[in-house]
Amino acid sequence: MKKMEDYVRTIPDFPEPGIMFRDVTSVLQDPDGLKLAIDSMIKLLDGVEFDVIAGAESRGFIFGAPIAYAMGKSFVLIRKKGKLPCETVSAKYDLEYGSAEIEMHKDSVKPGQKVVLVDDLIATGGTIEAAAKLVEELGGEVVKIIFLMELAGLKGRDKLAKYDVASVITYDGK
Ligand SMILES: O=P(O)(O)OC[C@H]1O[C@H](OP(=O)(O)OP(=O)(O)O)[C@H](O)[C@@H]1O
Ligand SMILES: Nc1ncnc2[nH]cnc12
Repeated sequence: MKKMEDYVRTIPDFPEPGIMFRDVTSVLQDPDGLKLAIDSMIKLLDGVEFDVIAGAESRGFIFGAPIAYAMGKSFVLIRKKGKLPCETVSAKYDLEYGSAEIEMHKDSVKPGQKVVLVDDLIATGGTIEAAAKLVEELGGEVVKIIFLMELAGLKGRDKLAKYDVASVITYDGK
């Protein structure tokens, strides 16, 4: 039987020299890969009590929404700047290649709600740290952060020391 890491294709030097790009399309293109990814991420939430899943655009949407559906929870969007139509809160951050700004609708998380953050991958941790700050600005509590893949060599977890973080696959390097 194939393991989760067998479904991930690695492309060296994309989108810039020196980056090892961990491509999630090869997981999604295979029905068994997709199922294993979603089921494995759901297992990371065993015993976690929460109200809402929040996913980071765009790859966090792919995994976050089916997990929310399967677990009977709601799903809220953390989008790149300028995409959400109603009132938003926003945060700027740096990532492995470049910088960006993300937003959430002000009404997407209610004060006191327990939130699980979902993304496909943690590299520097900039995206998910910014996402956690937005959830907290709205009064939510980040009870768990889950990823399909973690690039441990980039030390993203150092930014998330105060959170409960888990990933399905860990790459030692970047
Ligand atoms: O830990 P970090 O250094 O912040 O990097 C990880 C983030 O980078 C990728 O998204 P990207 O911003 O490339 O957008 P995409 O999902 O739309 O491809 C990935 O899906 C994570 O969200
Ligand atoms: N090395 C990497 N592979 C895939 N997605 C990424 N997002 C940030 N760094 C990445």
